[in-house]
Formats: sequence, C-alpha cells, structure tokens
Amino acid sequence: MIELRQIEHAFTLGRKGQERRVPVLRGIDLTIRKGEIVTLIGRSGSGKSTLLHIASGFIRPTSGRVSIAGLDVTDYSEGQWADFRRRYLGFVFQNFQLIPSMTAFENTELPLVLQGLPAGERRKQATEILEKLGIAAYADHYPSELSGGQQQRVGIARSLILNPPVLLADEPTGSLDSENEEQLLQLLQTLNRDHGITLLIITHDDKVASIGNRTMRIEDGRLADPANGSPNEYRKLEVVKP
Ligand SMILES: Nc1ncnc2c1ncn2[C@@H]1O[C@H](COP(=O)(O)OP(=O)(O)OP(=O)(O)O)[C@@H](O)[C@H]1O
Repeated sequence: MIELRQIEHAFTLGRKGQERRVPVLRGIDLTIRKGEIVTLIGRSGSGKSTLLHIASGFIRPTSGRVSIAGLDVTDYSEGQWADFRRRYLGFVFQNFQLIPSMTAFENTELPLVLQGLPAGERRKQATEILEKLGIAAYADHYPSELSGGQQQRVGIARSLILNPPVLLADEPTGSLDSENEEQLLQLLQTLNRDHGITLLIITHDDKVASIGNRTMRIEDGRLADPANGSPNEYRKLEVVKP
C-alpha cells in the first residue's frame, strides 16, 4: 500500500552563499502492506516527521521513490498531491488541528463542504461517523468545550469522512492522558481491524509503538535492520503479530 524506496533527504541550512546540507534520511526502504499497522519509533530528531511528510507529499525527497496504492506519486505537482491526499490519506495529529470557531459537527463535515456536497448528505455522513466514534452527543460542542480525547476523535472523524484507505498518525497520543491514550489506541486498532485501514504511526512512545503489526526503529535517518548493523535490535523490534 505504501512503498518508500531508497529515500534520501537533506535540508539546506545557512545563509545564501554559505549553505550547508544536513542529511536527515539516508536510504530508507519501507514497504507497508494493505491492512497493516506499522509503527515507526525513534528519538527526537531521528527523522520520523520528515519521513511522514515525504509519505504525504509535504516534502519532496532529495532522492528515492514513493508509491502509494500502486501509484508512483514521487513527481506529483502540489495540486496532484492535494487531490491524492483527499482521496487516499487521512491524518491524525498530536494537536488535533480542529478549527476553534467550528463545532465538532462543522469540523467533521468540512471536507464534504469543500467537495460541494449538499447539506442533507453532509449531515447524514457526518452524523454517522460521529456516532461510529462515540462522540455524536458532542456534535454541537466547540473544541474548547471538549476533552483532549474527544477532540482527537473529532479530528479522526474529519480524517475518515472521505473514507481514505490509509491513516498517517504523528504522535497521535502525545496530548492525551493515559486513559484517553488507551482508548485512542483501541480505536485505531478497531479502524484497522473492522475497516481495513492501513496505518503508519510515528511515535517515541513504546506503548503506542506496541500496537503495530510491525515496529521499525529509525536512528540517524536509517531504519534499523540487519543490513546496517543492528540485528539484535531489529529482531526484538520487528515483532510480526498474527
Ligand atoms: N525544515 C527543516 N529545515 C532544516 N532542518 C530541519 C527541518 N525539518 C527538520 N529538520 C531537522 O531534521 C532532523 C529530523 O527532524 P524530524 O522532525 O524529522 O525528526 P523527528 O524524529 O520527527 O523529531 P521529533 O520527534 O522531535 O518530532 C532534525 O535534526 C531537525 O532539526
């Protein structure tokens, strides 16, 4: 479902004429199969977010190829990426990214508004997804009136409303207390199991990482694997669950 091939990325820092290149990703190969949950764990600065931004088209890699759902998206223009993201990718963010002046319902239906769907159809679909995520009772609440866990669910409802086959999550429980964290991890597993959604989750939290069918560690821009000298760690981390 997601194939990253030989991804290299370097950022350019410094003033004009004195630029230096800072390599962040150094040859990443990662294949995520349809219906898998892959968790990517690594320290701050190891390149996790950069990798996720490359997989979602916000950063163009210095070299390497990205394919998602069988489409080579590496050379897509910004417009093509925007269209592709709408159809294929949902996002779960640490800070929820809800619009404060809109209710939970309005936040959820926003992608349908942008698609020009009539109000009746929007209401039906948004209500259905809010019910599925157990937050229909809060539809008329503004984000400031919701708990962190409820806000995260509204964010996920908005991400799922266009039925993307893939969810990309960046520290999804980073702003949640342990009870809400547990509930969110269960929700992500349910979405995977019952709806076949493929998940790539980046985190520095072992508990979040543990919901992966596979967990990969990223270190200094490389994935830990037998080929680059961390065979023991790789065996410990790459746990394939039935
Ligand atoms: N736009 C940018 N310009 C220059 N350097 C950047 C940029 N974005 C990230 N970096 C650098 O690239 C490295 C990897 O950053 P990245 O955000 O991918 O790491 P991360 O593993 O996601 O870290 P964290 O867990 O703290 O979010 C860091 O050293 C960071 O300072």
